Amino acid sequence: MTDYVLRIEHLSKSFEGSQVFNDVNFAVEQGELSSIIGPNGAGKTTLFNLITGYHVPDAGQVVFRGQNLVGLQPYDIVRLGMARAFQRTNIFPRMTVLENVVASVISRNQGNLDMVKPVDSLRSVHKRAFEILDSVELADMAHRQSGILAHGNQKRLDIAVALALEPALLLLDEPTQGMSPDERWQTVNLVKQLWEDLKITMVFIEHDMDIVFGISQKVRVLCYKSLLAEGTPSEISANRQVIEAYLGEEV
Ligand SMILES: Nc1ncnc2c1ncn2[C@@H]1O[C@H](COP(=O)(O)OP(=O)(O)OP(=O)(O)O)[C@@H](O)[C@H]1O
Repeated sequence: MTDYVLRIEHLSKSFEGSQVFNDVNFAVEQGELSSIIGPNGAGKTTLFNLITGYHVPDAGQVVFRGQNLVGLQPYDIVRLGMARAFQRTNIFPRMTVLENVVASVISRNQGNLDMVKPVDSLRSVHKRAFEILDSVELADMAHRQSGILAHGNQKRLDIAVALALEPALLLLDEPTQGMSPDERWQTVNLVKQLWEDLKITMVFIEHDMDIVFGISQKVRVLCYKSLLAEGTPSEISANRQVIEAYLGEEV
């Protein structure tokens, strides 16, 4: 039987009478690396906001590991094992790179530093934070102030902060936005490597179709207030409706 980590059921959302989605349904399989695509304003970020508790749907359910999340606060949803890297990064700019990840590791442990051996406990938190920074290739910048890092490195740090939460599901909102072409592919390859190593289910929003078709196992297309199509990259790139509505002929 297929194991679904996330199920979106009959999700609808309007803002001030203007409908963004009407009755969206899909399910994300455990371990999947998938993408959400669609025109500007199709509701991709709104979908992430609904999944992570930043918005409340007008109707429908977001079921994560069997539990309906609607009505829960974002921090409750993080505790249940879902993390998100934002379109605009969510780091503390005055803190160092290491401190940002340490804060996330401590929050993952729900603030439970071992009070009997606090030094050992802090050591293990730092060790864990360095492992995570290593995995996103930022360990050599651990002591720099986060706010002055280059944009691409801030996005990596945002991913590191999300990874420190040890999520079962990681949502990445345009992880390569604002990067140079080289930096984009470095980051995408890093995301793919993390996915292979950590076996986390990942869903990302992306506008660059080379990236989408290059690394996704499954692609979902939001358009016309609904899920227009879902399938493998080759199915989506050959889908007439998707070509007409979004991709154009050249893909
Ligand atoms: N908090 C809000 N209040 C009012 N309208 C909103 C709000 N958030 C999003 N919208 C509207 O919902 C629609 C979908 O926006 P959203 O940002 O989710 O699209 P998107 O697909 O992520 O776009 P892009 O690709 O440009 O990032 C837009 O028309 C947007 O103006």
